[in-house]
Amino acid sequence: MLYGRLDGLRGEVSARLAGVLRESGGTPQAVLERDVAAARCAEQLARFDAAENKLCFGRLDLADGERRYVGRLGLFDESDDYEPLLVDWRAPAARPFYVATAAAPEGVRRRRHIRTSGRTVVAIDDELLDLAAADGADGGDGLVGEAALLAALSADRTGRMNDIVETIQAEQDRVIRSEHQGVLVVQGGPGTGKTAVALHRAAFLLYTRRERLARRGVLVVGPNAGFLRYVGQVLPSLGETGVLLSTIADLYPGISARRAETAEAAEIKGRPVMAEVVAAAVRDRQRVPDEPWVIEFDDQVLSLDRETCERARERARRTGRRHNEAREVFVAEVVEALARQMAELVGADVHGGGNLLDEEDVAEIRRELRGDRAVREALGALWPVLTPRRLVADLFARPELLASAAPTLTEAERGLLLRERAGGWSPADVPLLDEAAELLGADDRVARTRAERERRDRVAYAEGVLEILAGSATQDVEGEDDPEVVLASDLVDAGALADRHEDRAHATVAERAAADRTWTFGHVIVDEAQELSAMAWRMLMRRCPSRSMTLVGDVAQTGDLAGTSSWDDVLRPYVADRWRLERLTVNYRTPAEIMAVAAAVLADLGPPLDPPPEPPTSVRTSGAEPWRCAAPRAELADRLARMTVEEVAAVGEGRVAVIAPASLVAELGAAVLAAVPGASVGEDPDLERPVVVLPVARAKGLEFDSVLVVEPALVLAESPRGANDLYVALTRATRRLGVLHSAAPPSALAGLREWDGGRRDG
Ligand SMILES: Nc1ncnc2c1ncn2[C@@H]1O[C@H](COP(=O)(O)OP(=O)(O)OP(=O)(O)O)[C@@H](O)[C@H]1O
Repeated sequence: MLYGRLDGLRGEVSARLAGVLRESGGTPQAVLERDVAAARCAEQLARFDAAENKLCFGRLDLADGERRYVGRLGLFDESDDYEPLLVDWRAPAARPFYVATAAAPEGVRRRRHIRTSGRTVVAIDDELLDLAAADGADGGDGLVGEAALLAALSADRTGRMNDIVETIQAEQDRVIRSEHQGVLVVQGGPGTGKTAVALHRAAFLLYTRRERLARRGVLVVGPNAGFLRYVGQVLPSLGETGVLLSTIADLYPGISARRAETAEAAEIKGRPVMAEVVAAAVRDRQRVPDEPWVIEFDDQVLSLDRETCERARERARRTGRRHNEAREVFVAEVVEALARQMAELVGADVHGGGNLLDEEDVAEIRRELRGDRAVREALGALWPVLTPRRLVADLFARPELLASAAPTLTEAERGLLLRERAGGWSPADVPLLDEAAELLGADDRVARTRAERERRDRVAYAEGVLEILAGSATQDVEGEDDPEVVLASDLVDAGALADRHEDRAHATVAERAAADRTWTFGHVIVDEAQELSAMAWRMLMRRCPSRSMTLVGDVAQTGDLAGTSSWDDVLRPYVADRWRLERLTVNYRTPAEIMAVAAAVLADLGPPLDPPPEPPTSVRTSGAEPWRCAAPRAELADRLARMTVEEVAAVGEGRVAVIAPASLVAELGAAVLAAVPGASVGEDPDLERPVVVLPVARAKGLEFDSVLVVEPALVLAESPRGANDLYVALTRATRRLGVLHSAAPPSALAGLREWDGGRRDG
């Protein structure tokens, strides 16, 4: 019945879309309306398509006899006063499905999980809450829909993350539906569903605050492009497409930040002091000459002295405007001083005293001075027009500029930052460019010229369109004058039509937001939020002045040197203590056997954290004890290749990952590729392949059926945050974990059982 209703709606909207597209449009206004209507229909159809799979997954039988179906969208019975047939999982009426327990049944007698394959029901799992209550049971381990949950958790991994709407757990539901308007921090150990919760919260907010969020958009920030691809399907599968997924490195329009740099340099660039460094770098470009600057102008010799320039600089700075905008004041002051000098020289009345030039003559001199090459050269040297790119590139390419702007960094630290101008931008440069853009203000001269040219092109195009419209309409009516059509070009001139084309060129909010550095979002979600540097936070906070944010992360997993070990440190500068902390405590990914090992590593090696880490409790065991294998260094790669083949056999359709110290990835990858030709190796591997070999820093946020961690001692040694990296690596597995090493592993791993040569279990 529900699928029948869905098909009915699909048919209606498809017919409407076809009708809309058949309309020729007529006036440009009508064309615009047609496009908007078509986009709305297409969006609705996409939502219906997303709901096709597992349309209905739950049923609530309430104590008062009501029966409520829960699913991916809301469906209503038009013939029966719009009675709900299916309740959207985000609607308040669906909430008991996720939170009712025997102890607090919320009016629910029975909760049914319905599993479907295509349009066929293949299984149902019932929980009788009133019976459990009558038995005095308290809901056992607190899991909701345990059978459906365990089925989801023990399924083979596919290399893409799935949505969890069918089995959201109560503590996750609290976060997803939180009414908190400000900054919500979700701290949780590995596998507690932080990523899943963050994405479902985005879908929830778009449902409940659609009006506002549709206009300003939602931004989801993730740690790297591979991770964003991994999670990229989740929101579309929930019927939501208007969300911008981005890394920090991609948040500055027009910059592709792929330049490699050392972790130490990136850490320095992420420090809060860099805001002052960039500000000082801007001020340093506002110069005054030590010796008077001599300018030959119109057969006269003018001189620009230090005092004049200082006065002009002071005036310009006092306006409080940004560098490029305040420049006009500086220019006007300097030109005025030069014009007065010139007037003195050429207009002095040697006989009667006074000056022979009138105001108009002086104005003419001013105009000429502004156009004079030597004057422009002087102004360009004293107060140059600066783009963010030029400012930052100069700062890191010229030791004297860096020394002056960053006196609080040590000589050695500055040394780490210096580099060739060519070579592009690194991810850690992006927040600095953003900072610079804020301080410089737009030098929009180039952009303006380009925009003007593009607009002229569009106007020309629009004039063509209007001509064609008028022409074809005239033909339609066989040469008769049709007042409607002739009016078309009166109603909307080519310029207005061109502007509308521009609107349509950036169709969605997400696209418009992505192209605009100054865009502010309605809500910002940050995943792996512990990795962001102080400068990255500054940049992000500018994108979200309302501070409506959800930050999910784990301070025990921080791998980036510039990342944080304290949420309070991160947030205090922006919201003081007005942020709320929620915790997730249950690990859905990692079985208890593996989590015990990872927790021991964290306890032995972990740095002090705020809040102190509490390794999450696993919901299940896998029956496969993690193991380790010692091999001589020379045999490490061969041994790994053999083990990988074993693991591939053990996980069947699932996924295997080899997680290694960055310095070993190439060598180990080659050996694995020789044994498993379909493997994918490197910084950004194809996660849908059966086997991937990747460096430990890229494993963040991902998961695999089986994980082989290689040379843990080297993982620890390669980074000051090595202990966190190892903790992350050990918690990526949903079923099996092996550790391979030539050097002695940390003591928490030394007690693992020995590899038994490939005997399979679990
Ligand atoms: N309620 C749930 N129902 C089904 N699966 C779930 C549920 N919660 C989490 N999972 C699954 O558990 C796994 C871990 O979730 P997720 O990646 O969101 O955790 P995380 O907290 O972000 O982990 P990490 O910090 O280690 O990256 C995913 O496969 C996710 O789909």
